[in-house]
Amino acid sequence: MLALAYSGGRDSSALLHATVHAAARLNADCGAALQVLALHVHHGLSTQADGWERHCQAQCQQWADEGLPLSFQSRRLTGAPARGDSVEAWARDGRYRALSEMAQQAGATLLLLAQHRRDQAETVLLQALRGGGVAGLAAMPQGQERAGLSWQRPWLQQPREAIEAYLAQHRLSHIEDDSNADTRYARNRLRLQVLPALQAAFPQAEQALAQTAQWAQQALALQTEIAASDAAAAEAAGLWRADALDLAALRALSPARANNLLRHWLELVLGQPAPASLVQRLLSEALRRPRHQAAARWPTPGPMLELYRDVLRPLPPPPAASTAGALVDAVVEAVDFSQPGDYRLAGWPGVWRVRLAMPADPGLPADLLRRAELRRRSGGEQFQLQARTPPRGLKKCWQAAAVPASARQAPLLYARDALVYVHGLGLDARVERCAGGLLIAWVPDEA
Ligand SMILES: Nc1ncnc2c1ncn2[C@@H]1O[C@H](COP(=O)(O)OP(=O)(O)OP(=O)(O)O)[C@@H](O)[C@H]1O
Repeated sequence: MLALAYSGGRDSSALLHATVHAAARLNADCGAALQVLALHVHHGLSTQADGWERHCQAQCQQWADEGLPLSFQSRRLTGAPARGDSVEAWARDGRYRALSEMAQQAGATLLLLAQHRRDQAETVLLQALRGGGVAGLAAMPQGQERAGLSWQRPWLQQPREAIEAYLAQHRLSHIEDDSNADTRYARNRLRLQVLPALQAAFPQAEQALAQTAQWAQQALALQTEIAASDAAAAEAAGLWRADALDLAALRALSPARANNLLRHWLELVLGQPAPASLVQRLLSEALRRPRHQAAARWPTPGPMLELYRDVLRPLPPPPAASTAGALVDAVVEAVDFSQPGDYRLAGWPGVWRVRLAMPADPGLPADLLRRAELRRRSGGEQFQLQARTPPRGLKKCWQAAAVPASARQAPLLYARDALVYVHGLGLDARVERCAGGLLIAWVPDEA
């Protein structure tokens, strides 16, 4: 059984036609019994999605009736992207999960996807425009093993024109997704507004960008090999464990290798690639921190990291928070303060008070507080007390405002990686505000 991801669009329609005919030829010529299973995912996002699903099913039925070895299955995604999340990323994750489950349930070990060279060129450019690193520029692999399933993109080196010609030659029908014209999506903007100009000025652009992806894939493989070998050496020296990294392992390496090894360890700890800002902070703050200094902590998308005596460790999640009628994330340091209320979080001796400002008064945008973070002071923070004064070290600001030492233990509130609020000082002058937004304050428990 061979599975194929079939959206009903031009590329997967062409690939399905080519695959099912190749399977029929193999069955006839070699006595094989190869079956193709077309898998469709209904994202539930477009009003047209029911029609697309019906089109895919009808097309497969027609080809099966003609005697081709083909069957069809579809699945509807449930839920919806959370507010503020990327619709594209939500749809992609759900689609890959659904495809993987359907293929495995059917006993398929091979799953074909129909991306081609222009898709690859777009991905490279999008990654470059986001400032992506080698892993981003490596774009889509031709093939990849995931959870017992081989995902393959047989047409990744094919130009789109070849697929157009195939469709025309076989007079294949396909659906048009109207969202492909929606330039709110970055990929569509690139495809509709940028690539035509780029191709006109540099006719080899698509090929060259796809070639860049291949170079980046090689560089990525090298990075991974070097990280594995450096990790093995560090482990042999007692400096590396899955739950502890002695920074001596990094100090022994060149800056580029130290960066590579740290990212490797963080990916194991976080279960996902580490944000570049975290890697940079750790390299500039943790590596420079004298061994005898008190412990320091860094928030991450996963567990909090703590550095103590030159050893970096992920901290276990804090115990479940006691709440005062407010929503609390299990990871205490990542919080949603976008709704008015009182928030008491485990491990912090006080309450966060969030209130609505009067309609004409300035407050913080709810969006800003939706993904706030609480951090302990780690040193080196800058704070701006007033507009038109330069930011200064937090300690200097506390001294200037005569904030007592006891008040300096309060958590620091961050959003979008910037310091927003400090107990005793209030809001940083640079923070965005809007009329009728939210007011926030830390109210410490009485001693
Ligand atoms: N709804 C879907 N159901 C099943 N597979 C899909 C779906 N959407 C995309 N795919 C698979 O992922 C590949 C890349 O997705 P992309 O969004 O670029 O495709 P598309 O423009 O919707 O359709 P096509 O690539 O067929 O023209 C598709 O070629 C197809 O193999």
